[in-house]
Amino acid sequence: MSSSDVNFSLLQSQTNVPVEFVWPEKDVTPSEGDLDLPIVDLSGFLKGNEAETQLAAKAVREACMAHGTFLVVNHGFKSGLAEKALETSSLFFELSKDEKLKVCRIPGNISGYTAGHSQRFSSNLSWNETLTLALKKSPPQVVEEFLTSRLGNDRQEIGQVFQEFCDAMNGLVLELMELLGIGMGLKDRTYYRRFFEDGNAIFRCNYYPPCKQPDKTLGVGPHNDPTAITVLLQDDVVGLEVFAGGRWQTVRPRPGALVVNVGDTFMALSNGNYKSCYHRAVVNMEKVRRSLVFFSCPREDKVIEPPPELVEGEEATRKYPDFTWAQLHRFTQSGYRVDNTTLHNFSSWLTSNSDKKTS
Ligand SMILES: C=C1C[C@]23C[C@H]1CC[C@H]2[C@]1(C)CCC[C@@](C)(C(=O)O)[C@H]1[C@@H]3C(=O)O
Ligand SMILES: O=C(O)CCC(=O)C(=O)O
Ligand SMILES: [Fe+2]
Repeated sequence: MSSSDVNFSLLQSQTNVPVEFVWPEKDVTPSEGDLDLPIVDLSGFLKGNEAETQLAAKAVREACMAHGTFLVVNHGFKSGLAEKALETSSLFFELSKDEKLKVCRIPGNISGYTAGHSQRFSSNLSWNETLTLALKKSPPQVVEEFLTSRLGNDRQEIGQVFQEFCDAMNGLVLELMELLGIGMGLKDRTYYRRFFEDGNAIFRCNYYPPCKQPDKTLGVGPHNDPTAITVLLQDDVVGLEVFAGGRWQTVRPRPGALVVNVGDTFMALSNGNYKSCYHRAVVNMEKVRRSLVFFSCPREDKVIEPPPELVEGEEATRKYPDFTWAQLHRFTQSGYRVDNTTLHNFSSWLTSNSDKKTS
């Protein structure tokens, strides 16, 4: 099935969803309450107040060592930008199918529009439409250029708003990298910030239509993001869930807050000290849900290895082999579907193929 075959305008009114969208029982066990997350106020840290920086870093450390998720507020985004970006995502996904297909993801590429991931998978399809954009350091306006070149100048506001949103996210990621380094107690608190100064990113808009059988389907299946850290803006509809304390728990939407997740690549960079967040997105019968997700990635050829101080002392050992983001990303895009054992399976695959050129 291609993205043009999946039409959620029809699917969302079907009492019995197609079997391709039905997930195994184990993946759809209901959430058991709300996850109590630290709400990290970044204002003091961003102003250079050391006492508030240490408070923020301590809260980040505790959350990342437990389940890899925390909320940030007073993150410095221009007033109204987050709301405008969510509205713009609705503007895009409510375009006609023909217009959205002008941006359709070409197999083998990252950027583009998809529906249900039907062009990649034949079962456990996602109950969502997505718009994904690969951000490289150049050209600097890559988001706006990609969208406007395909949608036309009369839709240029879509590219402009998402470009501004991604630029703000890029800046926030570097601040968060410094805070993560402080939380880790690194001698050089800028280690991670400097590691990602020349990094890239993937921006994804998720649009989750209502579903008549939300107990059988999933907006996004259970997974750890393979990337470094993820900053996620969700709208006011409940849907994001994190597996913590041995059960699925709801990350309740909070106005003004962004969700920050540790991903596999950062777990490796922390030598396993910070946990990659195991999460999923559920859907509901009544409302569309939207999320805008910014995945930070290192420059593709940089070797992912933790700071030496995290691998010292007789107990300390490397938890994961050296690898590059290019290798891990290719692994997730060529047959292996991201889940919560991606890094483990990738490490085994890399080690057993170490004699072959895998870069
Ligand atoms: C490198 C990536 C692969 C995915 C997009 C980015 C970071 C998150 C990954 C993903 C969202 C995790 C869940 C499964 C997935 C297939 C999806 O539902 O989109 C993943 C993305 C992908 O493989 O395109
Ligand atoms: O929509 C959400 O809340 C989660 C989406 C997600 O995990 C992803 O896109 O990787
Ligand atoms: Fe995710």
